Amino acid sequence: MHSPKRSPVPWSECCARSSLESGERVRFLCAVEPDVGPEQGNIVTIPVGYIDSCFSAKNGTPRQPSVCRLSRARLTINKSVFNNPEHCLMGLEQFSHIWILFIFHKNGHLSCKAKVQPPRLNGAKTGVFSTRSPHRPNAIGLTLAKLEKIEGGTIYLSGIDMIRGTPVLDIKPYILEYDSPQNADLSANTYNEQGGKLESKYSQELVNVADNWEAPNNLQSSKAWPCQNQDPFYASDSPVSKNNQDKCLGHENSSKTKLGKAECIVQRVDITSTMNESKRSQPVAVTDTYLSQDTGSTTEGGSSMSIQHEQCSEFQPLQEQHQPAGDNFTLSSSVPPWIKNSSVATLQVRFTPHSEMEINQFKAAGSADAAKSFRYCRSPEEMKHVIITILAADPRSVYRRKQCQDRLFYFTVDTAHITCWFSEGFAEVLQVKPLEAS
Ligand SMILES: C[S@@+](CC[C@H](N)C(=O)[O-])C[C@H]1O[C@@H](n2cnc3c(N)ncnc32)[C@H](O)[C@@H]1O
Repeated sequence: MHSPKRSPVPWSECCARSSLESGERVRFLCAVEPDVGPEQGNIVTIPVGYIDSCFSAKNGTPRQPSVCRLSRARLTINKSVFNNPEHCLMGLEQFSHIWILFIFHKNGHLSCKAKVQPPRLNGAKTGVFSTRSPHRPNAIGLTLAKLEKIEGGTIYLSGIDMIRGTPVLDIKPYILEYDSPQNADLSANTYNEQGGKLESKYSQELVNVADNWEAPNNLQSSKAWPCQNQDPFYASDSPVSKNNQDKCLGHENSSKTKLGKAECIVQRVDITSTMNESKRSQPVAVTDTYLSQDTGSTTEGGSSMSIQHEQCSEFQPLQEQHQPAGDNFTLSSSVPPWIKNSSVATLQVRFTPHSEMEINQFKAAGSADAAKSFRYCRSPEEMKHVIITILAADPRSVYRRKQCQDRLFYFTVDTAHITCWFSEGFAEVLQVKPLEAS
C-alpha cells in the first residue's frame, strides 16, 4: 500500500526549525522529505570542512576576496568525509587559486528577496541574481581564494571573504582555461572538414553570433569576447584583477617582471579606466597616488563598486610563504601542466558529405517542420561549429577511448541526434538526424 506523498516542507518552515549552523539546513530538509531527491534539487550536504578565518564577524569582512589579498584563512578537511583527508587534496597544490563553495551560515534567516540592495548601489535595488548578495534562495557563496600551501589535510588560503566557522561544501581548482569566457571555444581547436583550422572569417561570424546571444548589453558592440579589462567577471573573480588592486594599493611586487605584454596592457587599461578622465594618461606603475584617492571601481554583482583601499598596515609580502606551482607572487593563475598539455590529443573533425547534407536540411527555429527545426542553433553553420568543438575535444570517457575505440558514438545537440566514429587523431560525423526520427 502506498503511503500518501507528503507535501514538500516550505523553506520558511525549515527555517523555523533548522539552523544554518554547520551546514545543517539541506540535511534537515532531506531528513524531513526522504522521497525528495536530487531531481528536485535536494541533496544531502556534508561540509567538507570549516573555515578558520581572520574574520569572526560579518561586519568588516571583505565583500569580495579581491578587496583584501591579505585576508587569510585555513580550511581543514573533515575527517568524517574522508578517512585520509590529505588524499583528497592530492594534486591541488599545483593550482594557485581555488574556488570555494560555502554556506552563508550566519545569514540569520532564510528569507530571500527577488530584489536586493547591494551596498555599492547605495540604496537602489537590483535582481538578486545580478549580485553577490549573501541573501539568496539557497544561501550558497562562491569565493575564489589564493592557495598558499597545503599541510596534511589543511589548506592555507589568502584573499578570502568568509567568516570563521563557515561550512564549506566544495573545493574546485581555478582553471583560467575553463573558468574565463575569453577562453571560449571560438579561438582554437576547431577544424573544418578537411582537417584545417576554421577560416578566420567563419570564426568571426560565429563570434558575432555568440556576442548577440550571450554578451551582456554593454558589450554587445564588441566583435570578440571582451578582453579582460571589459569583462564583468574579471573585475571581482580574476586573480589578475586582484593583483591590479594590490597595485592600486601600492603593493608593488616582483610580479611586475613576470607580466606578459598582454597582461601589462590589460592592467594599464584596467586601472586607468577606473580613474577620472584627467588621470587616464597615467602610466602603468600605479602606486600610492591612487591609493589614497579611493577612486578605483570594479563591479560587484553588476553594480559599480569602489575598491576599499584600506591601508593594509599588516602587509607582509607573501613571497616568504609557499608559492604553489612556481608562482612567484601571483599576477596570473597557475595550473598543472596536464591542463594545458593534455596527453589526450585534440581531434580533427570531419563530416561525411551525407551528414553535411543532413545538417543543411535543418531549418531555423519556428519553421513549419518542428522536428527539423533548431531550437537553439541559429543556422546549420552554427550547429556544425558546435559539433566540431565538441568532437575536437574528444568527448569519450577514458574507458571508451581505450577499450571500445571502434564503437559508434552517439550524442545530441539541439534537435539533432548525431552518430560518429573515432579513429587515430580524428572523429567523423556519419549521420545527423532530427531527434524524433532517431
Ligand atoms: C557579499 S558576500 C560574497 C561572498 C562570495 N565571494 C560570493 O560572491 O558568493 C561576502 C560577505 O558575506 C558575509 N559573510 C561571509 N561569511 C559569511 C557566512 N558564513 N555567513 C553569512 N555571511 C557571511 C560577509 O559580510 C562578507 O562581507
